[in-house]
Amino acid sequence: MSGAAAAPRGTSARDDSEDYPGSRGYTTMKTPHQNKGLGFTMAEREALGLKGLLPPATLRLEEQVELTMQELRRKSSALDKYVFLQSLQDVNSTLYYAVLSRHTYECMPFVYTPVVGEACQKFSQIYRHTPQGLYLSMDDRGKLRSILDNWPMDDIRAIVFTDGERILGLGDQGIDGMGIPVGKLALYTACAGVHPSQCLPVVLDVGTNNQAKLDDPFYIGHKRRRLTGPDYDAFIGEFIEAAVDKYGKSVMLQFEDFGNSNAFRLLYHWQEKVCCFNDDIQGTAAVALAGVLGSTALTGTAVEDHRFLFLGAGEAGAGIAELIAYAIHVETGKSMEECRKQIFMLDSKGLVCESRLHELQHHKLKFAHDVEHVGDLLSAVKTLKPTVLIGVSTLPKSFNQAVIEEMSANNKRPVIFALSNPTSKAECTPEEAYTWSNGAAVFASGSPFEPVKFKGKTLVPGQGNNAYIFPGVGLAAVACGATRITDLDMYIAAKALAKTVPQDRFDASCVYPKLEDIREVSLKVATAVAANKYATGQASVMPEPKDLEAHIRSIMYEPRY
Ligand SMILES: NC(=O)C1=CN([C@@H]2O[C@H](COP(=O)(O)OP(=O)(O)OC[C@H]3O[C@@H](n4cnc5c(N)ncnc54)[C@H](OP(=O)(O)O)[C@@H]3O)[C@@H](O)[C@H]2O)C=CC1
Ligand SMILES: CC(=O)C(=O)O
Ligand SMILES: [Mg+2]
Repeated sequence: MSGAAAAPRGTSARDDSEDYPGSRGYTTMKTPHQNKGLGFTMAEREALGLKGLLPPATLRLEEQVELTMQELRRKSSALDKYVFLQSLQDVNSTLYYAVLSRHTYECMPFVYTPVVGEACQKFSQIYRHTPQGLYLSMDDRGKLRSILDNWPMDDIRAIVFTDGERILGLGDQGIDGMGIPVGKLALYTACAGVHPSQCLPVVLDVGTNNQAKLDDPFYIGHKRRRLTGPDYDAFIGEFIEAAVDKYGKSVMLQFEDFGNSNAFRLLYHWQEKVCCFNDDIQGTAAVALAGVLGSTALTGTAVEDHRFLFLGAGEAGAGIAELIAYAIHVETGKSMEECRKQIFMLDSKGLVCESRLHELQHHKLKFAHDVEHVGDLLSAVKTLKPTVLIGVSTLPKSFNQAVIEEMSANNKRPVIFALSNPTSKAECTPEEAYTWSNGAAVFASGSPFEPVKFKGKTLVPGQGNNAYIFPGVGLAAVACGATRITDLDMYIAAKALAKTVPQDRFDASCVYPKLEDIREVSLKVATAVAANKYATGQASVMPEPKDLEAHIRSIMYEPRY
């Protein structure tokens, strides 16, 4: 593996041998970061005491990648492919990341959405008896700091953590939500080159209100209802403080898939104190804004001239809406309050509006305008005449033919983003959006869909997923030792992402770059965000590199032997 010897935080590539000094023989082969399987050269086999532990053949990493892909393709079910890839990560992590980064488009659905959703639903059944991250239980209150010492790596710089309450659009999965931090951090490495040994997935087991899990004899988490109130906040606080104490003030903490009754409060409390962000609120906001900015190339309409309607007013909806309002504010100089007036939302009770102020959750209040209440999406599209329709509702098929036809009647190129995950929750498919808009829709989805042939043209649905944002933001944080992640960073990340879309993607009606280019895209996002961290005095790695992009590129992990 490439890399320099021990280096100051964030300044240089790493050497894996730092993590397992002196390992030899059987232990080397049982250590995922060191195992190369048939990739060990004869000289290494002699030197490391591996003779006899391997058959005589040797394979280059590229050959192993090819064989792995062949085996992956032979697996018949999506969940089998997920388990196969996770098992590979457990035995040879270099090969795992080589496979993921060389075949991102093909492999990502089996590591991330949609299949990670099914994997979380069945996590207790497919649990593989190897540590993939930390399981921190409410029973461990008071001891979390010492439990962090049980993780074998000390130089952790990125933590993704969940309490499992809102896993994709699949609801409360309790401890089984662990699949999400594991999958997200795999993308930190595969999509942005954050070193795998610097990433730590964490699930906070605060119980579950999912009755099926509570009744399941094989559920691997605590069988009790969720911790709430001050005890819950104290537990989350103890974890965050323990992480900062052990790993330092620039360890980056990503909140993931918390329920919205906790997510906003925790974010507002912690974002002023530590280096953290909530991916569902902020990362999603950035990817959606990037899509809207990109769509201008197809619609000719600038962000400030759009009228937005959201189906879903939760974390994702409120986060996207607020960042779009900020973008309009920057473009026009209008007050945020003015900018929010062109953004409307529906929740499960219909249009968010002034007449409902008494019952609305805090995060919806700013978007409760003085308009008449309507109860359903089609009526809202008819009366409000949006130019952009964004689905973050978990309500499958809600963008039905009548809704999309109405959008198309009002707009030459309606922008339609069906962002709910996993695939089963998508508000519509690209095929439906293209068919019902006669090929005019500028479409993106949260989970991946194949390109669609429509009237002789190949239309490519972009994957409007925060996976275009969080790996780059994480890389920036690691590279510059960020002490805070702010909404401005997300705006900057969105602008940087929007600039990476090549013309051939626009020609296919797509507003996101190719997943195959994600490492370069993440590098651009990371460079823009890190530059902002230096500009705002929120970087701790000094001095600031003269050529920031070249520096960040130089620290990106490349899976190789
Ligand atoms: N593409 C991406 O990158 C991302 C996608 N997502 C996806 O977005 C979806 C929502 O996530 P998130 O915002 O965090 O979840 P939340 O639970 O915070 O919000 C869900 C929202 O949908 C509304 N809703 C639920 N049912 C209906 C209905 N029948 N009609 C109208 N609105 C409804 C809820 O209404 P109410 O407020 O009344 O309960 C709520 O406002 C999930 O599927 C998630 O996977 C999330 C993050 C990133
Ligand atoms: C993508 C993501 O973060 C979600 O669906 O929750
Ligand atoms: Mg999420």
